Amino acid sequence: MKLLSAEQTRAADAYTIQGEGISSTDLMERAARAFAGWFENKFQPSEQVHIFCGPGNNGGDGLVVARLLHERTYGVQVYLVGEQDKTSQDFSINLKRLPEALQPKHIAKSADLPALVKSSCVIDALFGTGLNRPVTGIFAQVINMMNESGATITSLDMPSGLYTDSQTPEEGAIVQANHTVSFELPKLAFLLPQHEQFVGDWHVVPIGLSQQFISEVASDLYFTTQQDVHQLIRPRKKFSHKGLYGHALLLCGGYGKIGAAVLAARACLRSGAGLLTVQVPQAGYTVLQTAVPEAMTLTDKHRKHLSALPSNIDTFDVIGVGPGLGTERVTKTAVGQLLATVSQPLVIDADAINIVASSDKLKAQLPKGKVIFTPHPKEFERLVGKVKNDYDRLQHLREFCTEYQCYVTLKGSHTAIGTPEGKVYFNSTGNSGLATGGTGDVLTGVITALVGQQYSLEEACLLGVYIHGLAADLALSTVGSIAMTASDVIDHLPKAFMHLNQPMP
Ligand SMILES: NC(=O)C1=CN([C@@H]2O[C@H](COP(=O)(O)OP(=O)(O)OC[C@H]3O[C@@H](n4cnc5c(N)ncnc54)[C@H](O)[C@@H]3O)[C@@H](O)[C@H]2O)[C@@H](O)CC1
Ligand SMILES: [K+]
Repeated sequence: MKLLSAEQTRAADAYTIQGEGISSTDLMERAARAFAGWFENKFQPSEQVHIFCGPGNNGGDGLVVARLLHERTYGVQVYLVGEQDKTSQDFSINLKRLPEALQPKHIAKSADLPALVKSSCVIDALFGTGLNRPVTGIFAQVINMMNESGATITSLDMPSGLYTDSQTPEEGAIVQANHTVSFELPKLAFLLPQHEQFVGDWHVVPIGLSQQFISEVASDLYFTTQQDVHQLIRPRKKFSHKGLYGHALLLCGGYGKIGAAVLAARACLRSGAGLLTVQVPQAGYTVLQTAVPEAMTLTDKHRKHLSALPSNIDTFDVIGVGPGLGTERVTKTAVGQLLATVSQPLVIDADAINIVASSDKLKAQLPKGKVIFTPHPKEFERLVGKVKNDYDRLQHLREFCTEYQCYVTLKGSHTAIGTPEGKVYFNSTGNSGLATGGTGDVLTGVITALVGQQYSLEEACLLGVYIHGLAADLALSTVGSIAMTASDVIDHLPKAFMHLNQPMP
């Protein structure tokens, strides 16, 4: 699914209005109806609802929602914030349509601020995608009052004050919503960790924007849905043998971190690898053979660390490297050799990322179009330098991927996948249970297996990250997020693959 900028969303609105021959108030009615439908499922009519409306079409939506909720027997109080001489046309039309019983209150100065309490139910319709400067003055006072009240806030389309697709200046007030209900497509701002406190739980309701416009408009930002990955996954062939699904090599584990190799290996096998060889230091031999009997084990001549590549390295289809590796000098040399000599695709994680990050020479040796990095945000900063904020991080992600012609899965609550063409895909699965040691090793195993099965590197990233998150989501119902371990994620990979293999409803 594509993500649109605020400007593209406006264009989509206009295109839809023109294409369907409807008026902009008709589309506003549709949007408000979709919002009210969500709201009614969430909150009972016994709630008194406080709706704060700004001067533009977001406020106009708020007015329509007020009318609809009133019709459905909710107690509603409307507040019109700011001077009323600059309201949008659709706002004015819907103000006239407000039933007489709903006498709006005006808030133009601090003395007009109402007293909200913790149990209040608030709809924030101050600003949406039309916000074009930081929120100050009376609007900021209203926002601060809402935030401080502890009331349950549902933001309409956007948390007011938050920019849709660029960094919000620090001086602006921003609503801290419990829920944000947005139209048609998620907004980029929702997917960035720095906005969690503003956006709350977000939901998207369809309003019938032109699908033709959305499919034709140019955007290099995507949100990966189940439908997207469902189209990628390939069922196994009836007449298949293990040779068809790739022979993967994992170079993982160091003294005290052989478990990382075990996790990556188990995940790799649970993700369909035809054959798997794992090379570990001598200290890991018995562990690997016992914990993962399905994998072949090679031992390094070093007791504790990776120090050399296997002599038959050309026979493997894909190589995953990094989990638990350590950054000893011998290991750095081996990773350097790997980059300089191999022709297979590489999945580079953890300490192997740190090793690459520490040397411009190694970066320059990265084979083009053949590498997937799977960093967490700190490892990513080691690769690209310190970042200022989440937008800056995205910019670095794009630049790094295009400069080195590589793929990066930047792990986070909506893992962002960068491609050599500068596209970014945000993942839609996963939960806070993944914030525990070893889940990254699992992802390396999953992606390595998929590359071995001849998925393109882009497909392997999209599918791997999605499946990994889905396995964690399925694990929620059995172990919950607090107790979840990396092994639980592996144990739920089969269900996740089965889930994706079923026909879409
Ligand atoms: N365009 C359409 O046809 C549709 C628009 N929709 C709604 O319309 C919203 C966008 O409406 P608008 O483009 O009118 O924009 P907004 O309602 O988000 O805000 C624009 C208004 O606020 C003022 N403004 C912007 N930043 C300000 C600030 N910091 N302090 C004070 N005033 C500020 C602008 O001068 C303008 O008057 C969407 O978020 C959505 O809620 C929906 O009704 C769907 C259809
Ligand atoms: K809003």
